[in-house]
Amino acid sequence: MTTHWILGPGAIGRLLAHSLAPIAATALVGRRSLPEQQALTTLEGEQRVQQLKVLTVAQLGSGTHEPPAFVHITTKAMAAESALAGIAETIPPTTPLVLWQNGFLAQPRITQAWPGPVLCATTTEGAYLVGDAGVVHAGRGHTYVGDLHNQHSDLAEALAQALTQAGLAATAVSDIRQRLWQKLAVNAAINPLVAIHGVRNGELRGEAYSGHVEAVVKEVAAIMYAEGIQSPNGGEGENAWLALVWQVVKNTANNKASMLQDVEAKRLTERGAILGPLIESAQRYGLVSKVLQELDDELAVLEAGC
Ligand SMILES: NC(=O)C1=CN([C@@H]2O[C@H](COP(=O)(O)OP(=O)(O)OC[C@H]3O[C@@H](n4cnc5c(N)ncnc54)[C@H](OP(=O)(O)O)[C@@H]3O)[C@@H](O)[C@H]2O)C=CC1
Ligand SMILES: CC(C)(CO)C(=O)C(=O)O
Repeated sequence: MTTHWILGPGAIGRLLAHSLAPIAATALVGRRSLPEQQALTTLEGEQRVQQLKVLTVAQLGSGTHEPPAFVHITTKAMAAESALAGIAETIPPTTPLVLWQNGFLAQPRITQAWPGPVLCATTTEGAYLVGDAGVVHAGRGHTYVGDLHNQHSDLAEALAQALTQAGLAATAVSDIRQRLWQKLAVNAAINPLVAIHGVRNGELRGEAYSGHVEAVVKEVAAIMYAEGIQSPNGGEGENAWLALVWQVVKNTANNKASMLQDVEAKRLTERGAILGPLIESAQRYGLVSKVLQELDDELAVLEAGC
């Protein structure tokens, strides 16, 4: 039976564990112990309680385990490399990894460093935690899976099939880098502003913020062009990016974006994975990133108060 280890028992990790457990051997691996009895609130509002196999990183190190077919890393972006380092000695170096992070920080680094296959997943599923024993599946989405160098299409296909069978619709793709950067562009236009101003996504449409959104998108669109990332929905340039951002703002108007949730909970944000690659790319291509840099500086100040 295919064995999935899920490293990082947070919102996405628990959603994955609940979904995969009925069809595959699944273990949820964290740095602290959690109850084995875990509840999922489904999209329909039903509560489903399951006994999940829950292990700590320390327990993995002290026991003998059948090597997993996949290790999913479901930590926040800035924790992915250290989380992997914590279990690297306990798995064969050929083990396929699946990176679920937003942004583009962990993906290139781990792809370069890990000897085995590294798949990246980008998902629009939505989930949030309720204490140590609960997760709410808050929004149905779609997951795309692929590897940065297009060398593991069979593995991506097998994973997409398993996820789909588990109830999380997924497709294997050959352009995962494009998709990761496109999502990053949208996250860069929305997340820092709502996190800094403490507003829900829909409020960005107001006079107080819409000009700032446009200024961010102007810089982001130029960076996307330099990076060779296709404009969304068959459109061209800045206007296409702006249209996509406003569409997502509209669709998620009532959302508290993940970065705002992190700021409110006094956690570090994923700014390094979202703004970081954009600012770095702008520097590499000699492009302006003044607005992005200012947002990054403001978030750094907020984080310093954590
Ligand atoms: N939630 C969502 O709807 C979506 C999330 N994403 C992306 O998925 C990723 C995960 O997000 P999300 O699930 O919301 O995050 P959470 O903060 O809910 O979960 C992160 C988990 O990682 C664990 N963790 C941190 N460090 C380690 C470590 N060294 N070893 C093992 N576990 C560790 C944390 O454990 P601890 O409790 O000990 O801190 C926590 O359980 C992010 O990149 C996010 O942007 C993408 C789309 C949607
Ligand atoms: C698209 C958006 C901004 C929706 O809230 C998101 O992905 C997030 O909150 O991180």
